[in-house]
Order: sequence, then structure tokens, then C-alpha cells
Amino acid sequence: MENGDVIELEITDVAHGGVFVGRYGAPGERGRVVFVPDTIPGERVRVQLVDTRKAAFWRGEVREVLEASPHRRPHIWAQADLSTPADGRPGGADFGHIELAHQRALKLRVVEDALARIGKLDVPATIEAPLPLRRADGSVDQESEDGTGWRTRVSLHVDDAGRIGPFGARSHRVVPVTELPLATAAIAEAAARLDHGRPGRIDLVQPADGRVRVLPRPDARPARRHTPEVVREVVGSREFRVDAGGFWQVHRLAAHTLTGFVSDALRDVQADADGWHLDLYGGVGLLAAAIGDVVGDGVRVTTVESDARATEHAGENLAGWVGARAETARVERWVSALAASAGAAERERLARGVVVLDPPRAGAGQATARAIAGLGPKAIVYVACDPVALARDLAVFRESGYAATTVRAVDLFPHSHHIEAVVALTR
Ligand SMILES: C[S@@+](CC[C@H](N)C(=O)[O-])C[C@H]1O[C@@H](n2cnc3c(N)ncnc32)[C@H](O)[C@@H]1O
Repeated sequence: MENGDVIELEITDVAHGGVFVGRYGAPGERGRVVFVPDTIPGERVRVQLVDTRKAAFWRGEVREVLEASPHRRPHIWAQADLSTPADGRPGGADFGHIELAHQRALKLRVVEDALARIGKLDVPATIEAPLPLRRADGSVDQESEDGTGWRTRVSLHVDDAGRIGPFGARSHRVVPVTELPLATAAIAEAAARLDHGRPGRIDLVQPADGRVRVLPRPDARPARRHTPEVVREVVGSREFRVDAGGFWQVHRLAAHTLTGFVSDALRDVQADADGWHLDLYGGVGLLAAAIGDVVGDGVRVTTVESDARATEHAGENLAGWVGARAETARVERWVSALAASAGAAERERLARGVVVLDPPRAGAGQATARAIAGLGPKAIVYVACDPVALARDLAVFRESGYAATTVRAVDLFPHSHHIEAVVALTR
């Protein structure tokens, strides 16, 4: 077979990365794996092959759904629907054609598969929606019924012709759009008003004050950089300073939800004031604050983050705890330097402490995971945004004597394949 050929496939599974799996071959044979987006396990689809170079698998695109899954829905983003020609479909909502509850069942399957196949781990996993937030005035902020309107951060792109929009599905082609259903209403309105920009990126950010900031990030950067605006985010009764363009969780309920999940895990492992706790890949100190709230005023916690401005904010955000420190460093270097320099008293406090880590998509990696385990903390709480990287790191932690009892996934990215998970590990 070659690119352009059209085949019929039965879709049998979901894979990591927002694609689905069918096998092409004669009846009775295992057949060649074909990865296809925009479909659902159980569907029969007509697929055009778009990449047949590899021996192990091919890639295809759906041309027609012959037998639809009962979980198929009109796409949440009309322009991303299969009825739009492929080059006019925006990316970022690759599960938007699937009923919300079924998206979560599929994401759980991806997490379970990664744990079993890549991590060789037999750990049960669960999946939940973002936690509802009860405000001081008694009102409850919760996920919208259809799972839209959650993005408080959106990146759009401007191409050389001045077109503004998200990138297309699986491409770096700018696709102008008339709506942004995953964004908050205020961001969608601000995006609709954008009518020009220099080639590059435009970020739209809506912090807790509700006002949308438009942050142009042209490819041709100005010689003189301006000091970034600092905005305020709110989680429960706590405030966090963060650069408008700096890292903050994207779903409007994410910071609150992760604080809840991490606090539950810290209570489960009985984090207390005896230990020296670490918040690795700490950003502006969101999870260090969760440690402080669970452990109490006497907490000793250090947050480690590579971005100097984020660390500066973490220092201020955690100023209410005298035992809190914020350090700018790469985690891999900081942990090995600590391992080399810690004296007996520090080792003892580390052994009674908990390490919370929230690495970027690539995970901590083998060497860093091993070095973290080498510090010998009483427990590790891992916040992961990629199930495959999580499974790899959990396997390293298991070899180092740390076991997880459950993996608690949470859907902080509805209508996309992305998934977050929180895992508590003890020795
Ligand atoms: C997923 S974010 C988590 C931030 C924080 N826990 C939160 O929830 O707001 C990961 C953070 O790790 C930082 N980072 C990435 N690679 C790093 C490294 N090698 N060492 C230290 N920090 C790193 C990023 O700048 C980012 O702030």
C-alpha cells in the first residue's frame, strides 16, 4: 500500500497522543497497525493512508465514518468537525467528537495501558472531573455541563500573511477561527477582536481579576525586553503572584483541583512538621503552599524551579511560612548537589519529608527520578501531565523501593487527549 490509498478499518483501541488504532490485514492475521485520529474504538471507518513509510505502523485520516460509535457527538468545535476539509480544522480539541464521559473512559484506558505496558506496573487508576470550587460567597464554580469554557490561557499564532488563529490539527499552519469553545468567554471575545499582529505568537491570559491580557510574542523579538506584568491568581484563600506570561495551570479549576489532590496525598502519607519537604519543578510555589497548608506553620519546605522570575514570585507567595525557601536551579543538578552535600541531620529531615514533583511533559527522567529516590524521602507525590513519562518514572521509583497504591487521574484538559494524574508513593 502507498500514501493516498483508501482502506476500510475497524477501530479497536485508543493510543497515547490523541490517535486511535486499527489493524489492516487479511482476516485471521494480526495485521498492520494504522493510527487514525478523529475516530473512536468500535467504529468502522474509511481511511486514506497518509504515511506508509514505516514498517511498524502506518498513519491515516478518516474520510468517512461507516459505522459510528454510540459515543460519537457533533464536534464541540464545529470547525474541527470531520465535515470541514482537513486543512481548515483547528487543533487542540482532538477528543471533541466524543461524549465527555467516554473521553474520560478512553483517557483512563491510556493511563492504565501506559502503567502496564511501559511501567510494567500493576497499579489501579481512577479518573475524575475537576473539583468544584465553593467560593466565600457560597456560590459554586464548577465544570460546565459540556466541558467547554475552561482555558484561561490560549496561544494563537500569526503567519506571514497576517492570519491569526490556532495551529491546525497536527500542523503548524495557522487556521483562522470564528470561535474558541475551550476558552473562557472573555478570552474568546478578546480573540475575536484581534485583527492584526506581527508573525509569531499571541498569548491570551485571563487571571483571577477576570481581565484578559493580550501578550504578543513576535518571532522577531524587540532588542529591549520589557519587565513582564505580574498578575494575581487565587486558590481558596491564597493569592499567588505570577508573570502574566509565566507558567500557571490552564484550566480555571486546575490549581484548586491539584491543590486538593496533592493535599489528600500529603495527608494519606502523613506529611508532618518533622520533615524537610521539597516541591520540585515548583513554578510560583502552588504545591509548596499545599504542603504548607497541610503541614502547618512549622513547615520546612524548599521549592526548586529553573525560571528565576517564577522563583522570585514563589519566594513572595510563600513568605507566610518562615521555613519556606525558593531556589532557582535545574532540578537534576539541585538534587544531585544536595545528595552530595547533605549532612547527617539534613538527611534525617529529608528522610522524614515528602518530595512533591510536577515536571514538564517529558517527566523527571531516569537519572533524576533515581536521584530523588536516593534522597530517601518518606514519600513522593508525583503530579504528571504525560502518562507515558509518568509510567517510565514510576518504574524507576519502584526499582528504588517506592510503590504507588493508586494513580488518580483528573481531566484538566477536556476535549483534548491530555490528562493529568497525581500519585502518592511510599516505601
Ligand atoms: C508543570 S509546571 C509545574 C509548576 C507548578 N507545580 C504549578 O503547578 O504551578 C513545571 C515547571 O517546571 C519548570 N521546569 C522545567 N524544567 C525544569 C528543570 N529541569 N528544573 C527545574 N524546573 C524546571 C517550568 O519552568 C515550570 O514552571
